[in-house]
This record gives sequence, C-alpha cells and structure tokens, in this order.
Amino acid sequence: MSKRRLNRRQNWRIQKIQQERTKRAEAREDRVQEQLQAGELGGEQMGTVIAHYGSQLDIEPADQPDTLYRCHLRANLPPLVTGDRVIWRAGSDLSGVVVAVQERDSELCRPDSRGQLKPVAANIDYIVQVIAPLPTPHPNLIDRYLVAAEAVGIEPVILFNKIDLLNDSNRDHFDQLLDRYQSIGYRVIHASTHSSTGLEEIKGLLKGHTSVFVGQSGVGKSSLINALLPGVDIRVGALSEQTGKGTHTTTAARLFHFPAGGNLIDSPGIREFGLGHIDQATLIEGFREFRPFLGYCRFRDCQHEQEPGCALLEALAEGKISQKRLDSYRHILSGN
Ligand SMILES: Nc1nc2c(ncn2[C@@H]2O[C@H](COP(=O)(O)OP(=O)(O)OP(=O)(O)O)[C@@H](O)[C@H]2O)c(=O)[nH]1
Ligand SMILES: [Zn+2]
Repeated sequence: MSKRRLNRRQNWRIQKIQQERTKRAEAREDRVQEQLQAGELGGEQMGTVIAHYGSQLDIEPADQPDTLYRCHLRANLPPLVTGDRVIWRAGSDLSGVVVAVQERDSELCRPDSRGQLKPVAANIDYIVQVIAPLPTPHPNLIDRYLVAAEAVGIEPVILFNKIDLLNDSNRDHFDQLLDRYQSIGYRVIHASTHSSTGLEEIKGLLKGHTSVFVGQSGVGKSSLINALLPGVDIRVGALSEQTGKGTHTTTAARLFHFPAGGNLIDSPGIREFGLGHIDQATLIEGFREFRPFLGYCRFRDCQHEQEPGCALLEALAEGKISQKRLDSYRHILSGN
C-alpha cells in the first residue's frame, strides 16, 4: 500500500476513535443532565480524587473518610488526577458527579506513550527521596531528584534508609554526603525498616501532608511504605481494578491515608519520577544554594566554567557552594 493511502487510513482510524470518544462523553453528559433534572443528585460537597479509572474517578467525601464514590465528570472539566480537590454531588449507590475542580497547589507530570507530559498527581507537599547504603546512590542521582523536585516546586526530603548497613568503612562517606545536603537546607531522615529506626520521625513529618516516595529500585520504598501503611499491600490489590476483561493492574496513581495522619500517593510511574529531561535554566535553579548568585556573572551568557567575574565561581572560592555540587551540575548538563 502507498504511504499516502496508509496515512489516510490511519487518519481515518484516529478520527473514528475521536468521534466515538466524543459520543461516549456526550452520552455521559446526557446521563448527568437527566440525573440533575430528576433531582437525583445531592448537594454540592468537597472531596478528593483517590484514584481514577479511565473516565471514572473514586472520590472521597471530605466529611466521610474512607468511603468512596465512583464518579463521572461533567463534560466541561479538564482531566483530573489523583490528589485533586473537587466539588461533587452524590447520586445513588455510591455514585456521583464531579462538577468542579479546585486549583492545584502542585502537580507531578510524566511523559505519556507519545512523550507528552501529562499530570499524574496533584497537591503534593513532599517528594521523599529514598536512598540507602545499598544500592549505592550516585551523587548525580540524588541531585537529579532534587532538581526535579525543585522544578515542580515541591519540597524534597532525603530519607536515608537501611542505616543498619552502615559500618566503619562506609559511615564517614555517607555522613559527609548527607551533611552536604543538610547544610544546604534539605531535611535528612535516617531510617531502617529492618531495625524500625526513624519510623516515628517519618510519621511525624508526613502527618498532615501529602507525600510521594521516589528512588531507585531496591532502596526499600515498598518496605518503608508497608511499615507506614500496615495492612495495605502496596504492590498488589490496591492498585488493580475490575474491568470487563477481568482484573488487571493499572499504573494509575492512588491516594492512601497513613494511620498516623497524612497521605501517600503512589504508583510505579511516580516512583521513577524525576529522571526525565530538564533544560539548563531549570537545572541550575534546581541547585537551590546557587540561586542567590545566578544573574550576577559579568557575562550574561556565562557558562560558569572559567569566565572572569563569574559569581558562581566566586561563591565556590568563598566556600559558599561546594565543588561537588558544581561538578554534579556540570555532569548533568553534559548529559552524563
Ligand atoms: N538491611 C536492610 N534491608 C532493607 C531495609 N529495608 C528494605 N530492605 C531490603 O531491601 C530490598 C529491597 O526492598 P524494597 O522495599 O523491595 O525496595 P523498593 O525500593 O521498593 O524496590 P523496587 O520495588 O524495585 O522499586 C529487600 O530485600 C528488603 O528486604 C532496611 O532497612 N535494611
Ligand atoms: Zn558564571
């Protein structure tokens, strides 16, 4: 088949899918209108998006914790994500309709299958970056996560897990590494799920806030989450949904309540957050302690390499920023 015919055929298929989608949305909106006219819906109330399944959402009423209403969305609303705060109206049998969404304080985005950034969770207060003596963190990796958190304006917290694995040969290295972040102003918590160390401090920090846990594979995220959320098997049950084709595990984010207070939003996608592409301006501003010096170099296009009058190099000479962090910035910039 010619390329042109192939293209035409693809376009036709895409159009058809879009038409069907529109038709379904219209049918849903008709149903909502019917319910509204029949007076079947309760009054407006506040709620939170706990999870979403295609066109439907699980909404938790603000005054009825742990009860979920399977809701549709009014057609005029933008796509919603886990953590969104909404105004909704209850229908019968734990159903309902979302009628409005509140402005987000923050959002996490991930590239979709076509590489376009899409929000996956909203209203997050902390990005808890879990690191451990094993697998050994690459300093660049910590900085990458910090930059990613700074870029979305969410406070990062460094959770140093598996401290039971510290010994005389690695303790000094990690003390120095973490001191560096603490002196920049980041919160660092030491913990071990094996020896139940630091869990109370974590619970205290997370209380009253919504957090996500990120970090490389094997650092103990699941172990930590299971210790903080007893009774919820984070990897299985909670993340699966019933569909016509049987049960399948979705990668969509879900919000959980910690028994000690506060919320966790979790999904496999969120755990890997932060490793995507970042432009140069966002990258350098993501080094929090560099900010007071940015814009003060003699040359406007200063690359902070060896230029005279470089404010960043002066800050380095005066000990106001560390060589390690500057090296890390350069490494990430060069694509390493
Ligand atoms: N020594 C020690 N090992 C731990 C600790 N916490 C977790 N582990 C072990 O580390 C390994 C990885 O733990 P997980 O909780 O699965 O790590 P994860 O970060 O969820 O890994 P992914 O699911 O691959 O992202 C397991 O063998 C755990 O038993 C700890 O505090 N001390
Ligand atoms: Zn400079």
